Amino acid sequence: MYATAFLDLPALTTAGGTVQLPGSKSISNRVLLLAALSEGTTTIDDLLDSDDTRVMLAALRDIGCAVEPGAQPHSVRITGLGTHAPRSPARLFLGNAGTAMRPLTAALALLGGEFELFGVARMHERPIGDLVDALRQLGCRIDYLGNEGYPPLRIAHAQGVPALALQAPIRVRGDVSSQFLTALLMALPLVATQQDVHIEVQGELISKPYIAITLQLLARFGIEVAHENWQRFTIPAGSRYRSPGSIHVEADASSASYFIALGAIAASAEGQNGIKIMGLGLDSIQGDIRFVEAARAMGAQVTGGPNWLQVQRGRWPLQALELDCNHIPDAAMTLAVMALYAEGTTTLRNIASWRVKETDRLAAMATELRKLGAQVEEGADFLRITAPARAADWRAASIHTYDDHRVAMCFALAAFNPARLPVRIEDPKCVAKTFPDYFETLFSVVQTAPQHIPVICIDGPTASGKGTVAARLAQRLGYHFLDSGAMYRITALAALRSGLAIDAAHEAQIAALAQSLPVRFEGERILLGDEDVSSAIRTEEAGMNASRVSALPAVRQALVALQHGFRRVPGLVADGRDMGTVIFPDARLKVFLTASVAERAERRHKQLISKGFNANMQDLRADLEARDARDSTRSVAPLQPAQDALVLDNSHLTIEQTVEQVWVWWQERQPFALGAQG
Ligand SMILES: Nc1ncnc2c1ncn2[C@@H]1O[C@H](COP(=O)(O)OP(=O)(O)O)[C@@H](O)[C@H]1O
Ligand SMILES: Nc1ccn([C@H]2C[C@H](O)[C@@H](COP(=O)(O)OP(=O)(O)O)O2)c(=O)n1
Repeated sequence: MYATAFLDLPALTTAGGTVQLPGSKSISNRVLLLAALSEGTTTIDDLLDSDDTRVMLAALRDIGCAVEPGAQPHSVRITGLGTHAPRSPARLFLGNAGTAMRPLTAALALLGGEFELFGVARMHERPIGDLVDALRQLGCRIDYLGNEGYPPLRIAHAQGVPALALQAPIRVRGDVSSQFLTALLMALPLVATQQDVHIEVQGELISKPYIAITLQLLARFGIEVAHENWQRFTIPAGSRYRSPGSIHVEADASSASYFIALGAIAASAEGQNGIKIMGLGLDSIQGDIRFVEAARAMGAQVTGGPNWLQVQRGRWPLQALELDCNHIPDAAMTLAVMALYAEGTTTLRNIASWRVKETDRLAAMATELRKLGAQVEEGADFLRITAPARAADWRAASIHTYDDHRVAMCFALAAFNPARLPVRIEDPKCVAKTFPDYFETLFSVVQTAPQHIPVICIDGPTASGKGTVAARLAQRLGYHFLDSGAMYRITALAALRSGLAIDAAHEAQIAALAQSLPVRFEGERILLGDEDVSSAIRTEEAGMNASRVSALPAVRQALVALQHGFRRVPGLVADGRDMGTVIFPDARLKVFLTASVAERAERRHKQLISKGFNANMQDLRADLEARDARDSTRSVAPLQPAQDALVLDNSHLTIEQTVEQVWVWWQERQPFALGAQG
């Protein structure tokens, strides 16, 4: 997951490969609750691991269910309450998960006990009044602890559940959120023991496919609900939840929409047939699978089997669409971004429910699409989008994401813009709600020309702080990090271990060794073959040997391809001696970092002592000057600032001040409108 303040996506050109998607959020949280209400233990496979499922799991533990990890990585075992009462009193934090807040409110109200349900600030702005009204009709005592009609709320059944009015049909509004109906459908079987219980929907039911999922999953847990035209539902007398033993969660169809769109928008990478999506097929029970029809109408070529989909670009540019999106409210946001690549004007209708989701999605989408250069008309319940007329009309935008995972995910697709502009996604970690590794997954199947991938070079003499500053910048930007000095250090180590003296006589042999170094970088660890050499290469002696080996031209040449290989999406920060002069001459920012000899000797001394090495200031200073002299005077790629480098003497700066200066220089070079936070 990218926990950076923002993530800059470089312009992307092609895509191809296979993605495995995380489990569906809607199915995961429904199955968790149903398992918790059942008699017996349920093993749930391929459960989504995200913010919303985590709050649900924590709540289930709090009310007394046993939750254990299953045998597989994404599997969990839940032992349900069965006939036991939930543990109470309890205060349940439900984050911003509507799929936890609504059904838990209904189920706990009917189970008895005293509960407070609360969430993040946005959750307290998301309506729940219609559900509470329906439960109060039944006789439940539920109090609002903040604003009337919104969480947080208290279920005040410490003395047990009051007598319930189950004879008359329970009325609930269906035109604000289908989650209210889902909540009642999952809770009422708990009390439909002696008699049939009826629910009547008031107003047109939105998001019917989500109700269809609820009904299918109820059936898996032993409850057969009948309905008349989605307006009247009957839960039969004698209902009792029974665990199916084990159940598998399909991949999330809404998450799939980004990769279906990707296949439709991006030219296929060479040798690939577009994007293959594993974990769900055309026969999925999730309503958002019908996004496929909409994507096809815009031009996507989609085929599929029982557990996979394959998507390729078909018609190009895409074709504008006019669609009632009531059946695919979440995935329809992806259509809004596809409209940026379509000829004509796309109209998405019947999307008023967007206004009460994680944010007011209608307003958010309109604002952010306009930033990119699209013409957008925002209606009370529709959005009309016309793509930028020419490539030159696109704008480099910093996309605000409103703590809404779907805004972040769909706008990443704007990186395929024909103007080859980067796209900034603010607060990328908001994707954790449903798809924590979204950007990693996206990056695993997209490609672009190297010149689009930004590189920051930090060159300079030893102990100037290059490595420290480069690593911190890389972390702050979510970029890859290349410690090129490590390549020379490892080469020197490998040469000496092979019995090769580091001199011109062995240049060809050492170069051959360097070309096929079995080196791997795993986070902080550097592996040579199977051996962790992270410490062995950090001694002063290893530094001096590296300096010697780096003076051999054939060795330098042999390491070029390895270093170029680090230039990967989304970007790179590289530190060394010749990053800006030789390896990445087209880098957008080159910094030459330096400090006085006295200061650098002091830093190295402290660094070595703190690592438990012996160090003598006089010797260190002499070594440092010798190394500077060798690195600066060698025939190939000597240590010197690139012509276009910015020189930064940080003798009197702290690490933080140094990082800040480079950060400011980098932000000044970005095309995004001012005002983005870093
Ligand atoms: N601006 C600075 N002020 C003080 N100490 C610094 C500064 N920059 C780096 N250091 C410290 O100096 C030591 C050497 O830094 P390092 O990043 O290893 O340098 P290089 O990669 O240039 O050899 C580290 O212990 C680091 O914490
Ligand atoms: N891009 C690079 C990086 C390092 N080298 C050489 C020269 C240096 O003295 C050694 C060791 O580099 P390294 O950056 O690890 O050393 P310091 O951390 O600056 O002490 O490798 C190089 O020639 N070109």
